[in-house]
Amino acid sequence: MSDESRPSPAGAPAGPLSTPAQAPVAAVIPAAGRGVRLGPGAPKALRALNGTPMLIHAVHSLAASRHVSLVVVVAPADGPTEVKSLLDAHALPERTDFVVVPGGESRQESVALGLAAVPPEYGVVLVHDAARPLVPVDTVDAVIEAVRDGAPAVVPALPLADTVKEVEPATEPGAPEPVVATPERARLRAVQTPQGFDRATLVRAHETVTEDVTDDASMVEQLGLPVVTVPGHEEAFKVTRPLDLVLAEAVLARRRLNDGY
Ligand SMILES: Nc1ccn([C@@H]2O[C@H](COP(=O)(O)OP(=O)(O)OP(=O)(O)O)[C@@H](O)[C@H]2O)c(=O)n1
Ligand SMILES: C[C@](O)(CO)[C@H](O)COP(=O)(O)O
Repeated sequence: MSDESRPSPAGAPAGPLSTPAQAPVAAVIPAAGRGVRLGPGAPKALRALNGTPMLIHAVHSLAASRHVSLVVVVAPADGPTEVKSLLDAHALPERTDFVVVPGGESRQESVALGLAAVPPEYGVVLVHDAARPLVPVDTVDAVIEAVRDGAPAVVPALPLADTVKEVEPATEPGAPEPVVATPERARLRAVQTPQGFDRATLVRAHETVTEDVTDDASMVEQLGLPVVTVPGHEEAFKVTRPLDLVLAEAVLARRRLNDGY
């Protein structure tokens, strides 16, 4: 376990548990990206939403689940000390331990580094983007329940609002792109995080799949194992572009009005 952890892991279980239904849950939160699409500024995970870093919102959203007893934060490579200070300043529930490790060049590499810091006692591992700071706890719990019920990989997903076209990508930005197909929209889903896994399956996926992927579940698909969806939530959207910051602030303002969040 990293030096950047609390001295004694409050939530760590004593040893392996026999049934998946009881398996302790760890959350790996990759937060080491730059946020290029968000524009110039601090690393995306450290940008403030309503005065609090996005990463802290994301960590608290996962720790809101009473099933999550360990959070592994994958910090920007030069940022573990700053991230540890932030976590110390924004207390997690007593039941939740945390560890901070430095990230890698890609999301995939960062997740692998976080996963390596999860002790083997944790039979269920969630992977959650720091860039999805507002995921509701009911979504987190639905993913955990499906993994504990025996699914090796679970993704929260939503139907699409737009029609999607497959194109022949242009060689220069902005050039017209020939459309090659229109997949049947009713069969498509936009997938979110947290994605939940049986730990051994996720470890095997990261050991086996070497090509670039955009999410962890697709690595499990490549192993030939089943991946299932549970309903996602519109507030679990990913903060990617500047307009997403406006939306996130608006969601927080509505939560403050509705329930004093
Ligand atoms: N080397 C990387 C790249 C991404 N991430 C994390 O993966 C999540 C999803 O990535 P994305 O939204 O693409 O974040 P960025 O890579 O920061 O964004 P951009 O592509 O615009 O730079 C984010 O929480 C991000 O911090 C990471 O931990 N390590
Ligand atoms: C994992 C993910 O959030 C699922 O939708 C998404 O694929 C991450 O993509 P990004 O380009 O790294 O943000």
